[in-house]
Amino acid sequence: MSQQLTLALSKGRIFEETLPLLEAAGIRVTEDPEKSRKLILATNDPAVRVIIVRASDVPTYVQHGAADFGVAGKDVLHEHGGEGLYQPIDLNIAQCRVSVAVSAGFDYDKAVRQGARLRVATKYTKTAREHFAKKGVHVDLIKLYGSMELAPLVGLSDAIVDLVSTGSTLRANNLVEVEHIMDISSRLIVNQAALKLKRERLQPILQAFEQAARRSV
Ligand SMILES: Nc1ncnc2c1ncn2[C@@H]1O[C@H](COP(=O)(O)OP(=O)(O)OP(=O)(O)O)[C@@H](O)[C@H]1O
Ligand SMILES: O=P(O)(O)OC[C@H]1O[C@H](OP(=O)(O)OP(=O)(O)O)[C@H](O)[C@@H]1O
Repeated sequence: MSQQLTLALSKGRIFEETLPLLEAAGIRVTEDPEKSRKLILATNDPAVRVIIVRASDVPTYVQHGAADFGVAGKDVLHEHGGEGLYQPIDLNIAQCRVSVAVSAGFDYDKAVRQGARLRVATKYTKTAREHFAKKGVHVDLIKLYGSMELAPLVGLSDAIVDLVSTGSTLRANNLVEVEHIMDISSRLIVNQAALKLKRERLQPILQAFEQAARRSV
């Protein structure tokens, strides 16, 4: 295995919030993914490159060794299952929560008490299935890939399972949070083979990330 390191990141908040951690490891990304169409970005270290992938694809690239390490939210990791991944560090970035939300006029508690079958729209089908199974609530899950907040407004679902941070997206769409499922932040994930075979190159970067993440708590 070559000692070249490939880091998988998604554009937007994860890329932005990982930059200071990379900086702490002496790594500077020399191109801006918001300005360039390139998917492989160089850094000031010729032995480290960054690949830009969808947030939900980061674990897949790392699991298969197409990236040696990456940064992914616990929401995404829980859905993926974490197979083949070593998850050494909680980076405490991109903090939010996974919650159940409904239209302001919908009596969620009553529907649950009456044993109603709920239609739930979400991209987090595994998380949602586990949550409602634990509560003993029957649900029909409707898989979506984005804009979950729209579903109850147009009658596609009774509830959604989605990320909430400030709550402003819910408020803007007249939805209310009725259950908190799990707290979310992003973790550093490492390919298990790379951890053994590229330990010498990876270890100092992991250490710098860990220290920087601890300082920012
Ligand atoms: N509003 C938010 N506040 C804080 N963290 C968030 C927020 N929304 C998402 N996150 C976290 O950041 C991660 C990446 O979110 P982002 O919005 O960049 O991608 P996405 O559009 O959800 O993913 P995909 O492109 O795979 O559909 C999420 O998996 C979650 O862990
Ligand atoms: O509680 P809030 O602060 O409104 O954040 C929650 C929203 O953030 C995420 O979406 P997305 O990444 O598209 O939104 P953002 O980048 O505008 O936060 C998520 O899917 C919610 O829709």
